[in-house]
Amino acid sequence: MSTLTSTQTQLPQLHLPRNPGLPLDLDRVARVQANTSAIERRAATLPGRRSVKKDYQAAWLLKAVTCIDLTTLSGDDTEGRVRRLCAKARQPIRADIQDALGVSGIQTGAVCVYHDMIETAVDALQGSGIPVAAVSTGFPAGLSPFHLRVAEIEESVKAGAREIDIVISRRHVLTQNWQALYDEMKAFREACGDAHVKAILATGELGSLRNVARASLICMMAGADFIKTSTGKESVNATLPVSLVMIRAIRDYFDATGYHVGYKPAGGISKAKDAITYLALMKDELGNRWLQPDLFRFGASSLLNDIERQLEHHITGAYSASYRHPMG
Ligand SMILES: O=C[C@H](O)COP(=O)(O)O
Repeated sequence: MSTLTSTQTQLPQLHLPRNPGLPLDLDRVARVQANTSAIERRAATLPGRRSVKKDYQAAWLLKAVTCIDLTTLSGDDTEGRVRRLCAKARQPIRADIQDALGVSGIQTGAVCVYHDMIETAVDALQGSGIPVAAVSTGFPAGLSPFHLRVAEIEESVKAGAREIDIVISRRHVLTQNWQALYDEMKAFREACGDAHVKAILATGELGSLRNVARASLICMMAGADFIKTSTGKESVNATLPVSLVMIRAIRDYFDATGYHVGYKPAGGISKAKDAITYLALMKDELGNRWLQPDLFRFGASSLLNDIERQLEHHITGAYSASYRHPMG
């Protein structure tokens, strides 16, 4: 087990230069296509492709934990709930389970909250090194006045968020107004300063996989550090076909520029086996470097619960009731 965990969960995380973006190239955008039926056929084969068992499965699940943006985005969030979530982010897997697996110091990738909860989360995570991510720009619809969306980013950075999850204007994609999408994303990136920016495409509202591919490229050209599928509030959130399209857009961008852009599937990912499918997809399409939390995150509010149950089952042979794992 210790060999597995050292290779699977603790690969060296070398500092990568940020994606600076590129000038908008509309010809290149127009050349981007997506073969929907081929993508859907390939995505349908993904869940069964890798069957990892026993120690290997536990190692993949620990890796998944380190890549979770542990999230609470509810209208009834309280400081108490955010503090409990942060305690869970510091120690996502019970100490006795970590001991039995021969690992220590496992933490989640980040904690993701609304603006008003940033200061509480920063305080609760002090000393842990875990960054606070804030959803921004009028999340989830992104339809508030532009200057307020930019100001919201600036306020969140001032409050201590080190990562900003912005939402794009879906209408710019639906009307093929690529210049407007590029300008908006570039302004958001500038407002973030040193904080990393994740561009939420809200793929369930973009109409086609071709639009997803084109919006992914535009956001990367405008300097996105990550591209993210969904807010978790659309009726369709992260899916495997959409992930395939976005991951391949990241690969094409890397091949063309040498810059690494991260990927964050979000919304509705709540099962340990789905987490393994996503990790395997990243490994197959982008390689091991994209299995590190600086390039891959799950946006998830309840995935950790199932992973902890599966790890407990791995150790004890029995499943605990999910109410024993109330946060995450
Ligand atoms: O970005 C994170 C999502 O809002 C979380 O969605 P979820 O509650 O379906 O896991």
